[in-house]
Amino acid sequence: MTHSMTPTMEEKKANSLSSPDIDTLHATPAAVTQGPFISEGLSTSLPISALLKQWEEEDRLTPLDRHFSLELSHIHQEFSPLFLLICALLSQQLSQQHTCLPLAHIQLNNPLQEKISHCQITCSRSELTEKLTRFSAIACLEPAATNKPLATNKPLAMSQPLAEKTPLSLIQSPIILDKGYLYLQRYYQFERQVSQQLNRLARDNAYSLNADNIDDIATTLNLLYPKQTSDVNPAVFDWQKIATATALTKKLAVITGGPGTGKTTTVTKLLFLLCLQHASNIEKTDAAPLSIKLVAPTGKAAARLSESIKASKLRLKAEIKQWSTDIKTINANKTYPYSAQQHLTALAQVPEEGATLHRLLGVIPNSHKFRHNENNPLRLDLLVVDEASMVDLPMMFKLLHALPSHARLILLGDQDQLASVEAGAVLADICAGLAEQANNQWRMRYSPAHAQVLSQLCDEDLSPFIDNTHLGDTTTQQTESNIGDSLCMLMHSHRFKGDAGIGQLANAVNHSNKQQIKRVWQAEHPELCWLEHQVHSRGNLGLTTLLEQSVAAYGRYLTMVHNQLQSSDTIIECFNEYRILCAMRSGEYGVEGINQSMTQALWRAKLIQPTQEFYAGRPIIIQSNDYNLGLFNGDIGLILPDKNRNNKLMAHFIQADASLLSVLPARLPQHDTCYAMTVHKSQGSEFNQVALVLPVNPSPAQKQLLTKELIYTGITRAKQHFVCLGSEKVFEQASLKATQRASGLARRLWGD
Ligand SMILES: Nc1ncnc2c1ncn2[C@@H]1O[C@H](COP(=O)(O)OP(=O)(O)OP(=O)(O)O)[C@@H](O)[C@H]1O
Repeated sequence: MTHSMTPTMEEKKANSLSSPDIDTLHATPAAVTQGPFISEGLSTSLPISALLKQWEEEDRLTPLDRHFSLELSHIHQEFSPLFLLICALLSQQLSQQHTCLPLAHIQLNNPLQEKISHCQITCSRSELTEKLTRFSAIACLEPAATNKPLATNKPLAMSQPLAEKTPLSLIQSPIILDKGYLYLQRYYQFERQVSQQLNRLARDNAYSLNADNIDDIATTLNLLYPKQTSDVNPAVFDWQKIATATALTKKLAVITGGPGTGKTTTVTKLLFLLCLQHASNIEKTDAAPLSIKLVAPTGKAAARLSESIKASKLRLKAEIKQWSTDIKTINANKTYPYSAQQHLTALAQVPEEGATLHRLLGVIPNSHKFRHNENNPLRLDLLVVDEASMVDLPMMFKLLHALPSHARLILLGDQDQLASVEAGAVLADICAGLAEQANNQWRMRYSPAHAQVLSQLCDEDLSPFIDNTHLGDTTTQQTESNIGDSLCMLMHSHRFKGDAGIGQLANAVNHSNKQQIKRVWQAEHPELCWLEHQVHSRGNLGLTTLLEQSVAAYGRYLTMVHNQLQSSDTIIECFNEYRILCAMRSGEYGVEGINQSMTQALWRAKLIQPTQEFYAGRPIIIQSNDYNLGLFNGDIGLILPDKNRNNKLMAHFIQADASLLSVLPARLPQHDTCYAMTVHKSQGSEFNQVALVLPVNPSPAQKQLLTKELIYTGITRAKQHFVCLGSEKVFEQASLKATQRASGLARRLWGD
């Protein structure tokens, strides 16, 4: 079995489209097609092949899950119904963006959670583990305590348990069982290697502190973070300062926090500090200038990162200009090595242009591989990745492998947002070892050495946060992992004033605090508006109000379209001030239904003329990547008359570098109308005003998707005003439901 049998979900989907139906491909043995079946720790009321088909028809499995199970069983000539069931369950986990299947999560009595179970696993979990290890297609990794030394370098016979430290190249089974977690080999590799790389980066120091430089750095940090402007209460720690010191000294820094907590401000100050330090090194050693790259998962997020860094640099420039008196005072006691001009030069060296992760790694058309990888590493010294919560496990693997060994990595993001669209929840897993305490405070877990460095640099006593209990992945490394040293949690939002409704509501939802959610809505904050679904025979009053509000909001950019006085950039900016976000794709209250209702409402208001597919003012969202055109899934543009082409209608997009791209509508890749978009697709974007639409009577499948992360992400897309069309019950139920993504990454980073 080669790696190609353990494709990523993208590859699996692509393959499934071209493959004929599995039933017609193979002659299937009786064990699979005959039943009822009672043996080998499994009892089924129908043959397993019939059950897989039934579960597919009931939408419990995807066609891909069933194909995968049957295909694997044929390739490995393993026709045990238990094997087929387990393969289908594992594939189902991946379809639902989990990276593995913890055996503890399998409901033995009713594995597919039917109303009446047609299938029961009749053995205990430990017996199940033992049975699984007997299948030739499943490699079992022994716990560390009973490791046997590897006798040979040859590929291993699969009946023999593998030692926990077995090199990945020797594991050839398509499925791996590791400490009760079942993986497809590809995902096992992703997870193990991502954890190894993160643990390595977290362990490595990026900067050697000595008696000469420690004082100067501490002084510059004091200038950057003067005591009087520290977080609200001067008695609490200035976590932005601590984050800057962490990112300066460690190769990995993970700076997380909600909107407006100062992630960009902090990283700008760090980059300034690094450029300042590096400039003095260049003078001494003739070293090359630092190569720093800023990236984000989507074009929109990359553009926002550029804007935020530019704004942050302007603010810092103003602050630096105020430092002259402070520097004179400092120099009265000792020699501070940097002049005001050196500060300004260093700030000017901080890069501003963001790019997408895809562009950085170098897309190869029609391939899932990138130009940059471990054999062709990126040429950079420091990489900042914004919106890291959107980065899935396979992408993080590719990114970490393309990073040169000397480079630093800074991940910025909000761990409470929706997890990535593809498998994994990497940012949440990295943060999983910290426990939140009262008042939004986090209990940091520093190694003694790092706590001492931070205390010295920040002039704070951080010894209360020393914690030696986390060990991380012991499979390949000799020393402890200190992932806790690399974590920086920013807790105080500077954007929403402490009492602002949007911030309070986001916070209450994030903490699933039912009473607080009620209190915030009852307080009638001017920046919050609740619209209750009021469904009558003649329609839904709540929806009517939302459409009226939306016609007024979108009317602003559509009037500009008609007047033809403003540039395309200005019109797109105006369009981006307001957005309707839907929890669901389909249905009357999903993206499809709301886009239809909006199109009709705008037509009735004579703001658009949708008589043909592409009409002036139609907003579109791209649904698939087109590397030749430079358009990517999630890019949003407007159909507008192009003055340079005799007012011909063209699709206009603002790209990550703020330039305008215009494309013939006929050449557009797959796309949809975008008056409304899903909350998922809105990640990485912010709008002055947001309207969130929840379904009236969600189906059980829809309820699964209605989570607190989805509501939190929807609320936090709004900067000034947030409207919610929904019912109290649905809002509350969703706010109480937290997403769980099965993954072994947190365990590998933090230990069991
Ligand atoms: N320590 C601070 N004191 C006062 N204001 C601050 C502080 N840190 C940041 N701000 C202000 O808060 C606002 C948001 O900061 P910033 O853009 O750095 O946050 P962010 O976490 O990157 O936000 P987002 O999640 O939207 O990207 C900015 O106006 C910034 O000037």
